[in-house]
Amino acid sequence: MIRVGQGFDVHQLVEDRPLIIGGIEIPYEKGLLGHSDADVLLHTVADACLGAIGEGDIGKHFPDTDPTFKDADSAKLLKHVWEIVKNKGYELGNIDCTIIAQKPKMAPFIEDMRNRIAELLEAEASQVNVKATTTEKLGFTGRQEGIASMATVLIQQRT
Ligand SMILES: Nc1ccn([C@@H]2O[C@H](COP(=O)(O)O)[C@@H](O)[C@H]2O)c(=O)n1
Ligand SMILES: C[C@@]1(CO)OP(=O)(O)OP(=O)(O)OC[C@H]1O
Repeated sequence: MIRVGQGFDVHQLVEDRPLIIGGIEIPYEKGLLGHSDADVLLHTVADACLGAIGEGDIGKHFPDTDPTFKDADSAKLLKHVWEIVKNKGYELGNIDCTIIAQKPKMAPFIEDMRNRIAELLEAEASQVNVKATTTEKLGFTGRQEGIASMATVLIQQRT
């Protein structure tokens, strides 16, 4: 059996926060605001995985009202989600992700993000794709008020 899931997330860009995307800290003048470390890409990956197994979303599993998850490392949240996926008997087919950001340039960090996501999903880097796009200065991402991310995942029953 194969199943697919999709994820979408947005976080606001603010001063005095580190910019962590795909588990990688990116040197930049602003960072993403959230209850956790606000890693918009890993949240998207987690939501896509939860969607694929019909288990809701990260807000259901890690409520932002719970102090346990204050400044949480999103890599740990994704690892927990992946344990649930594995316990249901699935492995990764492939995942394709898009970061939507006017700035900074993601290209120098994409390969590290790809490798980190592959590591967290216990897969090969070739099963993971990460890309980035601007919105040509249009909308909230174009005005650099926030960064968005989307992902589509395919999981398959282990043989
Ligand atoms: N934050 C970003 C946005 C884009 N890129 C790379 O630039 C290419 C062109 O982007 P457009 O939005 O002008 O189509 C895109 O394909 C990415 O390779 C980036 O690195 N960081
Ligand atoms: C990850 C959680 C939990 O710390 O908080 P945030 O970092 O605010 O992220 P969001 O994508 O808004 O929702 C999921 C939350 O429950």
